[in-house]
Amino acid sequence: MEWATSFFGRLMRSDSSSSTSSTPWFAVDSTEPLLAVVDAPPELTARDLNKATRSFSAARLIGRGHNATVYKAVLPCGTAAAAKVLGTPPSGAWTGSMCRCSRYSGKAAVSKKLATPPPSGAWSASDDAFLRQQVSVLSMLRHDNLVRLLGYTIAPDLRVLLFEFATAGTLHDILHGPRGEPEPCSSASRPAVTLSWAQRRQIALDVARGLQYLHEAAAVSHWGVRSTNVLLFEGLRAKIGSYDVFEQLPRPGEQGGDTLVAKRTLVPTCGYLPPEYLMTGLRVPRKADVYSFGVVLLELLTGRKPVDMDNHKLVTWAIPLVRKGEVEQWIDPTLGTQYPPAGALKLARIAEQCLHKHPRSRPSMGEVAQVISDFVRD
Ligand SMILES: Nc1ncnc2c1ncn2[C@@H]1O[C@H](COP(=O)(O)OP(=O)(O)OP(=O)(O)O)[C@@H](O)[C@H]1O
Repeated sequence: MEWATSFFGRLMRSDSSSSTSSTPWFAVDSTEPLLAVVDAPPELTARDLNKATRSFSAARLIGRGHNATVYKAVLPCGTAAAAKVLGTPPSGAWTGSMCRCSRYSGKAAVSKKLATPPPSGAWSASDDAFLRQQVSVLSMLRHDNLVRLLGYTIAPDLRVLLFEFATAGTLHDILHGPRGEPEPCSSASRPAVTLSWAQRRQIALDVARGLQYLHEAAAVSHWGVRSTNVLLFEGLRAKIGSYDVFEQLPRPGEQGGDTLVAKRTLVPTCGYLPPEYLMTGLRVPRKADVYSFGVVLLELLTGRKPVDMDNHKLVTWAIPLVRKGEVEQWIDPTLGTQYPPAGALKLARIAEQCLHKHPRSRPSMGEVAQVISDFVRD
């Protein structure tokens, strides 16, 4: 617990020292405190969780990520949640194909079953102790634009994190249609909803603020910023999911510096990886997030996937057009004429800066959030 306490101390210190703005950004638009001194989220028994997910039935399967399988859960209080299970899913629950709850109604939560098996495939007592520390850190991360941890289960054969349930799905699904196989480089499919200009701008701001909080208050990077990790709630307000602090934190006994350096290997996410990583393997964690955010911003503006079915990269296609300034050549055609060309160009220029080939030349997420926030208020 000493380790978690020192991490918490780092969080508390970082709020004032790392912000790039003279205005305390965290106090401006969030209804949440910077870091909540919170009641620990409840630990559910495996029995509770089986009940909440109908024994991880195929009908409750929401999707599968690189490290986890996610099921819809309904907590005893009636709240819907997403249960995230890392590692091997419960026996028989995963059939190998993507299933989705077609309609989520009522109060539900999402539970992520995080089994995080070490390379050996088995969980040791110290792995579980580490997971408990991670849960205590996650419970301290509170922001309007981060998906909140609602509970967890750590049982001998079941390790699950329960998160708020995103009632409107993911940004990827709304922009590009539900994911099929293969993922994430699948061919185009029809979007279910057309986002308005105002909604796109607000989503961009929400994601920027969530990342700013992670970088500046929590001193961690996300490492997996992409439209599948932008979760949408009531009113299409966005929160960032899959913020895996886990492998960025020092294990007990390890040296933890002031700046946490991600240890995990970047998963191959087509179209979102920065050039310095692709070309030399260089990792500049927060600036990699800024780059990935730039790609998400281009998705919002163009309605296109980061990599299309012919393997063309969105960045390579869009940036030269943005530089020419001819908005109608790259703006999402589903917007029709319902957007302000000057505003669209301004957002695209922010994306261009985020996508700068030199990591140091990319802005911080604090700067990005500030610019978009000023722009939303205009
Ligand atoms: N809180 C949530 N509410 C609703 N659905 C969710 C939630 N979290 C995840 N999902 C769904 O489950 C799927 C898998 O999520 P998960 O976070 O495990 O992986 P991912 O984001 O797709 O990829 P990665 O593991 O690389 O981050 C998501 O694509 C999304 O459809």
